[in-house]
Amino acid sequence: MSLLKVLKEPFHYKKIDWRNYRSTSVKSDNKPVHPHAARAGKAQKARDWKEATRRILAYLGRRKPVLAFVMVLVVASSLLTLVGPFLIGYSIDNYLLTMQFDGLGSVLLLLLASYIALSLATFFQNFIMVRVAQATVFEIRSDLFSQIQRLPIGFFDKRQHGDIMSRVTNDIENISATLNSSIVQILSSLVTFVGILAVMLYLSPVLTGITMLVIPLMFYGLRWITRRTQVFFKEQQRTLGRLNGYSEETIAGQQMVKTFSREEPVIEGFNERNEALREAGFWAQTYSGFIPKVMNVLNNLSFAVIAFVGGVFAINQTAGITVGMIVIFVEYSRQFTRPLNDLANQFNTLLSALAGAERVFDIMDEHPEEDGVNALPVKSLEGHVAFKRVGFSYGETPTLQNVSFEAKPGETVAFVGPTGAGKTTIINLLTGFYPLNSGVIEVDGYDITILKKEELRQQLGVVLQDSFLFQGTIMENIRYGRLNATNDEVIEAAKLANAHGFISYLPKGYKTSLTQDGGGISQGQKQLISIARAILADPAILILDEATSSIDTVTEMKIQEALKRLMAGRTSFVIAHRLNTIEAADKIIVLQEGTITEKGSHEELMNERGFYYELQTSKNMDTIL
Ligand SMILES: Nc1ncnc2c1ncn2[C@@H]1O[C@H](COP(=O)(O)OP(=O)(O)OP(=O)(O)O)[C@@H](O)[C@H]1O
Repeated sequence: MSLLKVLKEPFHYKKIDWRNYRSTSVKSDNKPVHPHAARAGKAQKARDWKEATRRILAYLGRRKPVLAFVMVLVVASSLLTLVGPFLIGYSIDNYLLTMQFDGLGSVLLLLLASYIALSLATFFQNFIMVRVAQATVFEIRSDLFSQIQRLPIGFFDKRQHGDIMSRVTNDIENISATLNSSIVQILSSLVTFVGILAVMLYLSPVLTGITMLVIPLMFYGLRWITRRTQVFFKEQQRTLGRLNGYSEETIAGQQMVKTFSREEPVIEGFNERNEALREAGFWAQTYSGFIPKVMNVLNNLSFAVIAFVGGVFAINQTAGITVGMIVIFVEYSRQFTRPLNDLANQFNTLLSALAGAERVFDIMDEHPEEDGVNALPVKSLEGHVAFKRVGFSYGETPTLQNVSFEAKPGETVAFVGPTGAGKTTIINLLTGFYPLNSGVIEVDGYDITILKKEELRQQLGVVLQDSFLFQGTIMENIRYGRLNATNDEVIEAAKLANAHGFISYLPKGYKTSLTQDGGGISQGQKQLISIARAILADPAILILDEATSSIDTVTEMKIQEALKRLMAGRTSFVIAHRLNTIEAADKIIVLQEGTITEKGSHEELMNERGFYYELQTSKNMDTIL
């Protein structure tokens, strides 16, 4: 790309219509919205940001005494910055110009003391504030993570995992950056500004008036800039979340990407999101980068005007203006605009933090999965399960309709049906992941909605065909079934699950580290580990999603044998794909398009000569199930 093109490239964004664009959060399709909607959006945003500020302050407020001390230090250091120029100007007028040096030593000592005190106050205020900020961010991060753990599965269905992660990391980091320095900076700027103004007015209202001339220019300049930056800071956080979501998904699904040779489209998709982030970042940084430049120009302008007008007054000895006073004013005028400059700079960091905070508090405001006030404890279960006229939908269209069946303690129920029929959904409902639209699910005669969810789930063992293994050793992964199990108990469970053999062959045995997706061991071995995990958990009710992937016959036999041991004496629900599992079940439930079309034992269903019979007699049954 030629240099000219590189230089020209970003400027096509100038076409953005700010009247529409600036006052709304940018929509996901990146199109500016209708002006009326924009006004509504602006009001909403202001409210959101006020609310986000209020909530961050509430967190900070938990450390009121320490914060109060920081405030004292901030006020002290801000006032101390006024002392230096004042003493220098005083020395010029009273000692240098009069050539009388008696007492100058004391003034210089005072000057030295004020600078030392200023350094100490600044050091401690920063040190303490960083501690407070880190403690506050620690609490926000913990609260957010705990909240995420309590949210219902439906929440995760709707969002990209990477975007959620971006909120836990990047957005919180932005809040952290602001708390570390911005709050102190903003306060210090305000105090310094007021202090300087007071001293300047006391010394010379005329020179103060001249210094103030630049304020309206600064105000309008800054307003123009910050209006533009705030949109892009928010957009930057949003596009970063999208990019993280995409990266997470494509890195986790690398095998799929490679299998289907989708590297190019994936790279294109990434570049598209990367480009959106670059665009938002470019404009946010460009506009915020204008701030120091504009302030600098205005600073120099006020400096020149003070020197010139003050000089003329001092030479003509009018309005009581002296050379020392001009020195004080020149220095103060620099310090006078510095707080405004700092405020403007911090304002951008603040906006970026508030954009992040809003996204963090959005999650905090989601309804967590909660037990009812009188939820019943679940200590042990017989394993009697009944679905009574259950109706359910994920969205608009019904997924399950009028589903009724019963599993007596110890029985095995096999679900059979075409893909998308609702087999997994039934199992998800049993775990209480989603609320029902109609009907009731009972366990041991109790409606599951009145049982303590966590305790109910502890009684449910789940072995999915794509078992999730965590980063950690095999020992830790099996122990996940029951955290207080001893090593011997873990090994015993592995033996029952037919997993001990292959684990012992691994060079590090039970201490073998697994990667997050269980990389390093085979699909069948992963299943054996998850069976061992379920055996250790010793649940009353089992949920099995039978593997469809082909596993070698020896491992397959081991899995079948381990499952038989695991299922013995427990109520088991199996999403069945293998003929012998289906035949061995006490009850077979045939699902089609969310309704039960047939129900009974293998013999009964074969005699019915319905869909099940057709499936069984069809040669390519595996493709239908
Ligand atoms: N989290 C979800 N959000 C929205 N719709 C979903 C969700 N999970 C499943 N569905 C839809 O619900 C219907 C039933 O899906 P379900 O996974 O229960 O079918 P299944 O019988 O288990 O299929 P398979 O044998 O392919 O696993 C499908 O149409 C599916 O697209």
